[in-house]
Amino acid sequence: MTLANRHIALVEDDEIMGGSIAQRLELEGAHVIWMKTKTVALGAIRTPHKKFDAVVCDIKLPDGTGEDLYMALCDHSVPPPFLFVTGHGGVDQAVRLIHAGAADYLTKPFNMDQFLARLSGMITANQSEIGNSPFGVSPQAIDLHATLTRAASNDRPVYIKGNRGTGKGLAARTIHKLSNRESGPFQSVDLSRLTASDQANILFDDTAERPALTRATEDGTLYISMISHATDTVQNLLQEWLLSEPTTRLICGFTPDLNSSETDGGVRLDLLQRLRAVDIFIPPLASRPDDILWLMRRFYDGFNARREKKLKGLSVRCEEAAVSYAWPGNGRELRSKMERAVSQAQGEVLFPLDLFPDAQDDTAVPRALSDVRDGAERAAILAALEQTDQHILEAAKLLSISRTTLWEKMKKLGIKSEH
Ligand SMILES: Nc1ncnc2c1ncn2[C@@H]1O[C@H](COP(=O)(O)OP(=O)(O)OP(=O)(O)O)[C@@H](O)[C@H]1O
Repeated sequence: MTLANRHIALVEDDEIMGGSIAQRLELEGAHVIWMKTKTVALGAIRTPHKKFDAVVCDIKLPDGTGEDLYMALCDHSVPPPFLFVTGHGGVDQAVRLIHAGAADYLTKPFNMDQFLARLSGMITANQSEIGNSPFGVSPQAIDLHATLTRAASNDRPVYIKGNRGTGKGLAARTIHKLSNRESGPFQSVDLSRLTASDQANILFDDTAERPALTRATEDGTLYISMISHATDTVQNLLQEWLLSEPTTRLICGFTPDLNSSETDGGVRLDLLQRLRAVDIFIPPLASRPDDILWLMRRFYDGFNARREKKLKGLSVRCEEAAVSYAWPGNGRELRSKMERAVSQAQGEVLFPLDLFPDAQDDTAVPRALSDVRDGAERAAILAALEQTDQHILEAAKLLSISRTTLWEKMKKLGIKSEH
């Protein structure tokens, strides 16, 4: 892969070193933004004009270290891959960063060809990771996948928060699959479906017929969804179990109750702190329109393959309707609506009514805000006209607008005065 047209951030305070790296990258066709301090780099990488494909960073900077820079970026998002360049004194720090998922490092002085090969290899690896996100193609989905990949590289408890159907279970399975526990067991349990005594029994009590889930998942992963439903007893047992440093990797899913002000349900603070060693949030599907379309096409392909008489595609109107719908049930709702739509569609392509059959009465398919506003205004004007026996001045007073404004609105909305 070449570096042509790649956007590279270079963070290096040494004029000679920085100059030669920048010059060589530009010769390769890359666009380089050269920064000499941590503070300037932090702002530029956090809110870039165009997303950086990679960051080449010195470990020692005049106002801090490359590690500080990388860690500060991690607090808010998944940074682009970093290639650290360091003198011998910085090797320990660089190795520590690579364990944290930072990417790669080279010690100075280095051979320029080796530097270019490492940099382009790192960018390619990052791109293929991007292509593999099971959550979609939006920047949020790509960040999420990078976060899951990073979580898979250690054994700390993971806490996944997201509204119902956003794919917390899918995220837990992805972490398991990407980790070195892949060949070990993966088990999930939904606490909201269990009675208080079953919760404790299933998680902690071995019987002759069945080992407790905490034991059955040794060297593997245990995913507990709906953790906010854990009883006090189970919370105590979980706390004790975690203190015993089990070989099971624990992942918990939390679904906020949209009708409650409690942010983390009933989980005790000390346990919560332990469970949230790695904190992951899955944004709602409606905030990721690119992923709505991407998922829709994936489900379409899958369900269409099951049809005897294949459909010829998705209509643009159907895609538009999907993007403007709120998807309160997120990916789960999209999946079930697509399954029904594709299996029952009568036409050659999928139309909005296949996806939203309840929209016959014009309520389920969301409309543009301007249409909603026009409809409401129309209804209010017609009511005022009726109430005032079609008297424009009286109707305008009722609506608290001037006569001219009412005339203009009536003209725009196609309402004819009966006088
Ligand atoms: N990005 C996605 N790709 C594929 N399937 C998805 C995706 N998001 C959600 N789904 C589908 O939605 C359903 C729900 O997913 P999952 O159980 O992982 O969600 P959840 O967030 O754990 O849900 P809940 O909180 O309601 O238990 C699954 O059938 C899954 O196939």
